[in-house]
Amino acid sequence: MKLDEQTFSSHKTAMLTLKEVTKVFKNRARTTVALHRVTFTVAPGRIVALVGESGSGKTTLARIVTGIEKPTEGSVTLGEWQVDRLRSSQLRVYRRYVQMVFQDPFSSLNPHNTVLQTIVRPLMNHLHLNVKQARLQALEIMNTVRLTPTDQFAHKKPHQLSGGQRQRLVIARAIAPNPELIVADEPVSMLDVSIRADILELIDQLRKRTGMSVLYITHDLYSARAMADEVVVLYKGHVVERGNIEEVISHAQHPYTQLLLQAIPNPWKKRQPTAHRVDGSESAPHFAEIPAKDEITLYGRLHAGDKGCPFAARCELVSGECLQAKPSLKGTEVHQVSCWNRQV
Ligand SMILES: Nc1ncnc2c1ncn2[C@@H]1O[C@H](COP(=O)(O)OP(=O)(O)OP(=O)(O)O)[C@@H](O)[C@H]1O
Repeated sequence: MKLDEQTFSSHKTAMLTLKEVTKVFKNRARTTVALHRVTFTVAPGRIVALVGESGSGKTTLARIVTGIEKPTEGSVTLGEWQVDRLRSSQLRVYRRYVQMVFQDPFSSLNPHNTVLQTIVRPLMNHLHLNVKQARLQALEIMNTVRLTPTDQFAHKKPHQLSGGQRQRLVIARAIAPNPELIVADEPVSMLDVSIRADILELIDQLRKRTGMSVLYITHDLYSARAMADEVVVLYKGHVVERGNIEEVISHAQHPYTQLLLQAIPNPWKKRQPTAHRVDGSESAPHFAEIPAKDEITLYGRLHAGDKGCPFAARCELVSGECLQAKPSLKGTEVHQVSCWNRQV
């Protein structure tokens, strides 16, 4: 058996489950509900994209999944791990099973460590390999992430690598301890457009090869489509739409999901989606006249945390019900939406 197979052959079984996760930040000035009863799962070997604009709660959720932050209410489990109850002594062990890939590869790497040292360290710390074993394994992992020829890259430091190579190194470090789950927080947004697809493809290949699951955090629904199986759309900490990625993008129902689809030009593969309007037609929605977030508050009173729909202040479909109560997530197994005026 090759070393590479030894590293990655273990069968992954851990399901990530978030149940009714709420996170409230309180300080003197104000109280922010960053996440509101968020529920979803990431099955082993699957890629779930968490999509939303800035401030929607994506990073808070990533911090909760990785155990850095505790939810105010609700539970998070990864297989046997009750993540929301981890003590700091358990966190170190848990980190072997959940690894992060950050937006900025440069700041997440130690500038003094070489490529080889960066990958060797988690192999020694988490898998308890000796130096010789770890170096051999690290070279295999460099091949896997295509930091090749390995003898040319092994002794380089982060500043001697391109942005794409640095992100490959971060990915190499993340997969080294053979994790169950990778949380990739905007892993390509700081990279040159020309290499973004390569990095996403690499993550996709690795999950197929290793069986790990991926929580892919992005503001870009189209990049989510390029590799995710499922999508969870967050708006101000609320899940507004969720389901199979093709289904959600092709038949986006929530006005916010449609806004996200319209806001970003599609540099990714596959055809442009159509949006279904209330009357069943398939014309693209027109959100050009809708004010940006927080520019208006409907009747001067509606904002996240109030009793109505969190999106009502920006929504062209807003009706009386939307101001009275939050809609719950309803639909089928493959597609659910939270809207008083739209159904799946
Ligand atoms: N430590 C904190 N204290 C107070 N408020 C916080 C804290 N962390 C996050 N928030 C608030 O919680 C909300 C969600 O923030 P979060 O960073 O999770 O969103 P995001 O979707 O990741 O945004 P971005 O893409 O800009 O990082 C925001 O309103 C933010 O101001």
